[in-house]
Amino acid sequence: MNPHLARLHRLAQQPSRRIIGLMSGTSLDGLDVALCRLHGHGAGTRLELEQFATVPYPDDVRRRIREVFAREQVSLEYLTLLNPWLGSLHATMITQCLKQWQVTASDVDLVASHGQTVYHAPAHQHQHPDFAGLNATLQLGDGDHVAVGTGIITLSDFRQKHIAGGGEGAPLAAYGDYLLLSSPHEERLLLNLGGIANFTYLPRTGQDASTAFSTDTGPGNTLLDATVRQHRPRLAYDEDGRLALAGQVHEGLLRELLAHPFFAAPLPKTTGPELFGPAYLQQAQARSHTTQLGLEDTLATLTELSAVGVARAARQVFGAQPALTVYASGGGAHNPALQAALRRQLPACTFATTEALGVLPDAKEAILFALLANEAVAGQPVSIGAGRQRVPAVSMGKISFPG
Ligand SMILES: Nc1ncnc2c1ncn2[C@@H]1O[C@H](COP(=O)(O)OP(=O)(O)OP(=O)(O)O)[C@@H](O)[C@H]1O
Ligand SMILES: CC(=O)N[C@H]1[C@@H]2OC[C@@H](O2)[C@@H](O)[C@@H]1O[C@H](C)C(=O)O
Repeated sequence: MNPHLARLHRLAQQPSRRIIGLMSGTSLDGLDVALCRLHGHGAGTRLELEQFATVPYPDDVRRRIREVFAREQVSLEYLTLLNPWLGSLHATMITQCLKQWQVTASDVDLVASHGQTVYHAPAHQHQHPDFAGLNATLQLGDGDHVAVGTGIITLSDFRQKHIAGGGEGAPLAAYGDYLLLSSPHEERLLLNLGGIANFTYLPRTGQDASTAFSTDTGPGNTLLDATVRQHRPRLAYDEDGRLALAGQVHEGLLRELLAHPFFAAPLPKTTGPELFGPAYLQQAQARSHTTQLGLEDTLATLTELSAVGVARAARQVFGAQPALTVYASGGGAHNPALQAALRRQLPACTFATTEALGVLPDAKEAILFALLANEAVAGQPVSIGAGRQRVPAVSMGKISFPG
């Protein structure tokens, strides 16, 4: 038997596994690396976060990813080169983290690598006549390169199975949230405020699990970051929402932004910067005659847009006045302007971060992939929503051996 297969077989039978979860999201701020100890699997999973770091992407890495990121047309040669290059880069970043944490690679059982989403094309968003109705998504950072570069068995490319099973390839958060954060005492809304905002609805454990699901709600930080970069090229984002807090929401621009059919579409749904990019903003500005609106007012309006997107989706699930505890995570949880807008839009909700549930908000997405890898190796196809349409019951992740 291939010794790696024998190792996997042993790993699957162990009471616990040490797994590195990786995520590099749409904000392109860096690679999130979460070293986790996972005990058990399925509903009995217990997770300890041993170490966490975000390894920042140098400007040159960001520049290379942006050559293809969310673009309809790119150089095929460039794309081909970027795939193994990113896999090797991620392997180097993991190795650096392990060195810093004084952990040897042989003491880690698995790497769970999300890769870098460069294009997300759910059927409702792409207009390609040759592929009507087809959901597709593309993550770069080849898993074989991660495995060989680290010496650790790697699972990668998690989203394809979700699509093959009838989903849109995202959000996958519901699976991890369900395994880790369901409570017998309260229904929960877990709100991730990354480049794109999404939430997971979790009914109380013991209630009908088939109502659990996650959905994107629209832009989180992506339009805010792009607008800040355009006006202040030296800034990566609006730190602590200071610029947005100094501005006023422009109702006309907000109305035009919200006129996009995405906001009225049924849940669950997914999206990305392919839709919520500069062209979307420019068109809404032209229609509302706000091309000259100042930076602060534009950011205040875009912040409100992110909050309204969340609130509209929440109302689709819970009715006119949702009254729940919302547990936020992701970079937007650090943005006071966005937090204030969410409180305005969802006045009956109580807001906390996932820290209150023992999950570091910045690490939550990287942890998700460690959970999915744990299920793929030691568990069952994760079944929430009883295989409901767009929430398929599948094992996710492709396995790469290091040799
Ligand atoms: N102190 C802060 N003030 C305002 N915004 C912040 C702050 N800290 C982080 N952010 C925002 O969070 C973003 C990074 O968020 P995060 O790391 O969750 O994104 P991501 O994982 O790339 O996104 P996605 O979940 O869409 O893949 C930054 O680009 C910025 O917009
Ligand atoms: C295609 C893709 O990479 N989508 C990401 C992105 O970032 C946030 C939101 O859009 C979410 O749908 C998803 O990531 C998280 C980890 C998810 O799948 O749950």
